[in-house]
Amino acid sequence: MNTPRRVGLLFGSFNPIHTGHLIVANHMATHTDLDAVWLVVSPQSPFKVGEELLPEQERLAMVNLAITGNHKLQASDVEFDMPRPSYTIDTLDELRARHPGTQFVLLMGGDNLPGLPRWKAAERLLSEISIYVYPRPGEVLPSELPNNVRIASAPLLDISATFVRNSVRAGKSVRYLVPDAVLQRINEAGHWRTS
Ligand SMILES: Nc1ncnc2c1ncn2[C@@H]1O[C@H](COP(=O)(O)OP(=O)(O)OP(=O)(O)O)[C@@H](O)[C@H]1O
Ligand SMILES: O=C(O)c1ccc[n+]([C@@H]2O[C@H](COP(=O)([O-])O)[C@@H](O)[C@H]2O)c1
Repeated sequence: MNTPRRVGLLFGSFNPIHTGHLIVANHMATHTDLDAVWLVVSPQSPFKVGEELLPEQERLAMVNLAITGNHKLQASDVEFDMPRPSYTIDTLDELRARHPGTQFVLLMGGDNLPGLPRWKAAERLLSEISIYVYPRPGEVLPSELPNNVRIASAPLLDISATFVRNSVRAGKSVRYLVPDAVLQRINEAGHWRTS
């Protein structure tokens, strides 16, 4: 019998995708037991309701530009046709139904871990899926963790989509904080430009 494929799911708003996301996704795809990583674009994170977001199709387009050429990374729009806000447990159920031969692992940055008990059906989520966490600057991770939660040992990346958006608004360069193709798209579309 074939070993089931193991796929890591990095859920996010990706508003926009940045180099931090790419390093996290690539690290998980190459330094762990995962075969691939899917970047799942959430139309609406439950904890970011009311925050300014580019249309999800545009965020997805930028994810696809960013991952071009990396065969281990793939973008997913599975949440686009699902109710909002985007609850991870519901998406996981949907993905499991669509891909019965695949084992999914939840990926996240360390900033998401403290809020996890407040996620929808958090207990079921924690009991059903392994979680690989990429540490993030400014987050002190709990010393006691459930045994299905693993912390990656990897370089800290002080990059956020908030910093990218604010820099563009302020007329500052975001070169290297986002891949060149994403930079070009931001410039051509005039995203976050105020004048
Ligand atoms: N620099 C980073 N280091 C580790 N994890 C990260 C980093 N940036 C994003 N992530 C993780 O990627 C996932 C998606 O993040 P998200 O799209 O919300 O980006 P963000 O940079 O945190 O956005 P924003 O600044 O708009 O809040 C989350 O699990 C988040 O923790
Ligand atoms: O399922 C939940 O209750 C839940 C609560 C908060 C966040 N999430 C998901 O986690 C991802 C990252 O969230 P955020 O708020 O850091 O952008 C995003 O895809 C959200 O849909 C999911």
